[in-house]
Amino acid sequence: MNTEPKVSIHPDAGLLAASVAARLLTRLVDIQNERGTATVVLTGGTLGIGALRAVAESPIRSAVDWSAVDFWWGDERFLPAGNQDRNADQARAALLDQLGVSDERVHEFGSSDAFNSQDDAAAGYAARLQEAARKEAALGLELSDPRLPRFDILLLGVGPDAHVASLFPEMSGIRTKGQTVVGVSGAPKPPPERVSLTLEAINSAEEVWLAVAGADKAGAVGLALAGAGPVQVPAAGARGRKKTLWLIDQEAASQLPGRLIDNGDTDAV
Ligand SMILES: O=C1O[C@H](COP(=O)(O)O)[C@@H](O)[C@H](O)[C@H]1O
Repeated sequence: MNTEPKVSIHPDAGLLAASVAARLLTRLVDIQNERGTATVVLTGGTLGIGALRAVAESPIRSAVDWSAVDFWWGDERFLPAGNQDRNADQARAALLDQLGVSDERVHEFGSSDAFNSQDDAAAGYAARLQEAARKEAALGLELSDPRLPRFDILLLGVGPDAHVASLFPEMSGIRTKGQTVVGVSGAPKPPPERVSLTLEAINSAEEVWLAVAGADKAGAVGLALAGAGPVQVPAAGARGRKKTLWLIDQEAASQLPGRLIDNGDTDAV
């Protein structure tokens, strides 16, 4: 059963990034206390990478046992390894390289020099996810989707057009059924070739956190939280099984539907 969104509003983008980092660290500690390891699905984008920088700078970052965290990605730009526009390369520079995490736990999408096409890279990632799920099931972990490992926290940014991961309005991966990963071509935001979890895969996560800042995102946030359809407004369709948390700044909150502000589902930090 997927959850109704909760909204938490922050004064500005800098405080929002710090808050996402603090929440992430706290949740990872709690999850590791419960089950020993934790899995986080990372996002690219301004706030997604800003939050990782804030984790790197946090004095409480050593409270997490980073050797027992698995990192996956919600999407990737289909570019050669080492390209600074790749979400994984940005995440490594912002945080992962400082943690000394073993490569076995860092599950990047395949790059364009390793795969012939974004569709091949998507198939490769789906196989990797399936293999991780098989191992977790063998250890007795209950999975919400047998094709996917347990995603404890899945982070998403939101574009001004309401895209999440690389699921753009009216494009592949939103309605797709029976596939966990899709290759994307013709994306309106460069680069046009990308790889993305499908909405179905995103929604297998226990908790989905959407982190969004800026006035240019206010329309997308407003529509998503007003209950727009996911085909036109992909962010509207992202839901965690146990929690859906919108972490936004004042500017991004400027077109929130009044009913959300009045009904106690919104907190101002
Ligand atoms: O290209 C992408 O864009 C979105 C949003 O990025 P932002 O800079 O507008 O915040 C991001 O969530 C996604 O991972 C990325 O590939």
